[in-house]
Amino acid sequence: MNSVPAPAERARLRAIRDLPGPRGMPLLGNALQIDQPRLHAQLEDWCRQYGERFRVAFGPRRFLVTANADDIAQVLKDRPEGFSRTSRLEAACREMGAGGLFAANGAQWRRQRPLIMSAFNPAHVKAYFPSLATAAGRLSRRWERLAAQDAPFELEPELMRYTVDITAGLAFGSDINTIENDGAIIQRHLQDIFRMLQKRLFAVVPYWRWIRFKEDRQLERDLRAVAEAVSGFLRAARARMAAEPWRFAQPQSLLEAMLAARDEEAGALTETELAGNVVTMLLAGEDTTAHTLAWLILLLHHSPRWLDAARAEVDTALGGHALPQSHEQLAGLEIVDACLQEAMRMKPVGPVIACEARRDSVIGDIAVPRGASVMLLTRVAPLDERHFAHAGEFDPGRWLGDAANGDRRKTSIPFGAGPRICPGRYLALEEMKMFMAMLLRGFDIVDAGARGGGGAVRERLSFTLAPVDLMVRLQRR
Ligand code: HEM
Repeated sequence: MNSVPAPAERARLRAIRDLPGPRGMPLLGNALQIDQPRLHAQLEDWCRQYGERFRVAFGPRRFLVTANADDIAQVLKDRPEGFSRTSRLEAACREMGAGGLFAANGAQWRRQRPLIMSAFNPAHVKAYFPSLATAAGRLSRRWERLAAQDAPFELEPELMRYTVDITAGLAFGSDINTIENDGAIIQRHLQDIFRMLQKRLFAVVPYWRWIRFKEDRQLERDLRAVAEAVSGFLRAARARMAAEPWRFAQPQSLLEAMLAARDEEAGALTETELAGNVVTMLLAGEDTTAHTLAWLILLLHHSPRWLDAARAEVDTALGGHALPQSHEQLAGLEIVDACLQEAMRMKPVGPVIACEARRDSVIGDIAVPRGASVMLLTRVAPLDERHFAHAGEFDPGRWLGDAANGDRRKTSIPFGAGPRICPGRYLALEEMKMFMAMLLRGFDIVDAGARGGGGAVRERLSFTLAPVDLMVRLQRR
């Protein structure tokens, strides 16, 4: 039993402060050794230096860091009773108007989860297929123009147009069309919000509650812009449902499903919960999918064998069409799916998951008192030869046929695990496969790499793991 240790067991346990770890400064701990955008890489470096369980401190907050796959599974599974998201995350998200499912803890999380899950039910996700195809078609036309210029372009902002349009379209039934409309800049606000969220999570003290710097004031403007967009989504969805009450039984978007969701025990989502979850979905659905696609394009560009295999699969499945014609056709793209799994093994967008103990527990031989913070490094085991042979190689073959089963899916957990596993995972996979089918069918990737050429594409953690300045050049096939 790993939680609530008996007194005899407690006596033989190590305390977090007794673990090895980097030497810190008085009061500040290791805060000055961390460059925020490289937080994950620094923790992974320390893991190599101090072993898979070590300690770090940010100011007065001391963390147990573990990269051990069993520890990670234990913590993620023991939620919400044993572990929760950190109180800092919960407060920071709430202050930013994103107090939805991702940030909620305890009774609030338990209340919201079934209501939100009903919005992600597979029948709804399947019904969103036409919206995916519309967004992919628009992006294809936009990229035809970019390809015709025969010059490299920055990949991420392009991908985010697609993911924001889909989240807004699918999730909220609002066609904001950032793909065809250069003026729509909600994704820029979201970017800044993400950067500030990460900064606040690891700040030594919550300074913004007393002093607001220029970037904090900018954040307030960003939040206001997003809040306006969100109340627009809510107003429009309410009006549609009032005019067409059948939508309560057959919601056409995640937001309609959230408005319709009712549970005997939980009742319905409150106004604040609804708004918080709309922002949560925008944040959770945008960067994650865009970054994963960006990493995959880069990895495929350096792996011609798998690029050809994925393209051949798409050509055969689509026949004479430019885009997949049905949900079933997307579901049949097994090689594309394996490529995505492999990209997420090597570049999981959430390489660090932070949790807080809600009661005394034990992780390995370490006593974890109630209130202690634990950071889970989710990319170390997937890149370890003991779990994946030739772990540094991009080899989607590991996810095909029988090879795909067994412990692999327990070790590579890009969507998290346990009761709080990502509810958007099927939607994300559907969206990513649609995009890859469009890209592989319509374009050749002439080049993909860091801006200015030369050198590997660097990683940046801005709440999620992004490639820095990734440029691509495409050619129409
Ligand atoms: C490639 C795409 C995505 C990846 C890799 C991803 C990954 C994750 C991860 C690692 C978590 C934390 C899980 C845990 O604590 O065990 C999470 C939670 C969550 N994700 Fe995703 N996600 C993706 C797309 C999406 C999309 C498209 C949506 C919705 C539109 C979404 C909504 C959420 C929500 C609401 C949570 C919080 C769940 C909870 O705490 O109960 N995600 N995601």
